[in-house]
Amino acid sequence: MRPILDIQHVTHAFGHHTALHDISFSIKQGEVVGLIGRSGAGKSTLLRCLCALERPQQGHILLDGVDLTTQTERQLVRARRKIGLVFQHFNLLTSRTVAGNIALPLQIAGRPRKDHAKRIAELLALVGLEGFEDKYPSQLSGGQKQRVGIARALAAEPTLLLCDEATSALDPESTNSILALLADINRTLGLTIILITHEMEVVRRFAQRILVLDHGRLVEDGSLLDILRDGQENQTLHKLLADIRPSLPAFIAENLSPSPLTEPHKTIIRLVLSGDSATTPLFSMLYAHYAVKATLLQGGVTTISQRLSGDIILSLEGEHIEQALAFLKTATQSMEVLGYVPSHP
Ligand SMILES: Nc1ncnc2c1ncn2[C@@H]1O[C@H](COP(=O)(O)OP(=O)(O)OP(=O)(O)O)[C@@H](O)[C@H]1O
Repeated sequence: MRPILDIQHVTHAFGHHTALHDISFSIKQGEVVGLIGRSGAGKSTLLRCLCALERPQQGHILLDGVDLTTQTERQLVRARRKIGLVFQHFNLLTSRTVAGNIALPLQIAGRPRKDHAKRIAELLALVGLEGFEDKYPSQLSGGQKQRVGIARALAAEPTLLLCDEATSALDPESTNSILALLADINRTLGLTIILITHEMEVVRRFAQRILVLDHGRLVEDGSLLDILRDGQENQTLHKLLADIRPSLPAFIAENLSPSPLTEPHKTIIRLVLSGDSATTPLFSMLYAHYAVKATLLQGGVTTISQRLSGDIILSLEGEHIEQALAFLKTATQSMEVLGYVPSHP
C-alpha cells in the first residue's frame, strides 16, 4: 500500500544552521505517530515543511502521492487542504461562534453553504460537543476549545491530522480526554494522525510509533519499547525517557557505586518487560534457580499499545548474581546494571 506520507531525504537550513538533516520516514494510512524532540530539535521546521509553508532545500515530501516540493503555490493551496492542523493555543476566532469557526475550512474549500449546518452538527457530535454551535470561544474551557479545534481540523475531511503540541496548554484531565478523543477518531475514521510534542508522557500514552528528532536528525523510529531498549546507549533518548521512567529512590542513588564493592553488596538493575516477560514469575525464578533475592524498588507494569509492559528498578542480592543477570538479559526486553550499594549501609 502506498504511504500517506513519504518524507525522502529532507534537509533544510536557515543560513548556516541546518535545522533538518537528511530526514526520511514514511507513514501508512491509519497510523498514529508521535514526533518528539526537545526545544530546537526541528519539530516546527518539519511541521512547516509538511504543511508546505516552508520548502525544504533538499529532498521530497509526498502527501498521498503528491510531491509538495515540486508543486506551484497555486497547487499547494489544494494540497494543504489534505492536512488538518490542530494547534497548541487552539487558534479559534474569538468573534465567531463555534459553528462559525468550524465553517471556516468548509467556506475555504467551497463547500455549498446549505450543507454546512449538517456537517457542523456531525463534527460536534464526533468531538462530544452537541448543541455548542452558538457558543463563543470565551464561553468554553481549554479542553472544549481544543475539541472545537479538532472539529475544525476535520471539517474538510483531511487525509492527515497534524497535532502540534495539541495538549501542551491543557491540564492533565483535559489532556487525557483530548488524547482519548484523538484515539477514538483514529479508530472510527481510520484517520492518520501525527502528534508533535516535547512531552514523552503524551506519546507514551498515545502513539504506537514514535519518531525522535534531535538536533535536526531523526535518531529513532520505533515503539516505546524500542526507545526504552535503545535509551541505554543513546543520551538523547535517555534524557527524553527521564520524564516517564521510574527513577532511583534517593536513599539508593546517594550510595550508588558504579563498580561492585569488596564488602557484601546489592546489585541495582533496571528491567524493561513486555508481553510474556511481563507475566513471567521472574522473582521466584531468580530465587529458585540462582538463590538471588529480588526487591522491587521503583516502577511497575502498565499497558502500552495493548501489551503488558513494565519498567522497573530492582535490587538483587544472592549467590549466583552473574548467572541471574545473564538470565535476565535473555528473559527481558532490556536489562541494565545501574550500580551497586552496600548490603547494610
Ligand atoms: N526562521 C528561522 N530562522 C533561523 N533559524 C531558525 C528559524 N526557524 C528555526 N530556526 C532554528 O532551527 C532549529 C530548529 O528549530 P525548530 O523551531 O524547528 O525547533 P523545535 O523542535 O520546533 O523547537 P521548539 O519545541 O522550541 O518549538 C533551531 O535551532 C532554531 O533556532
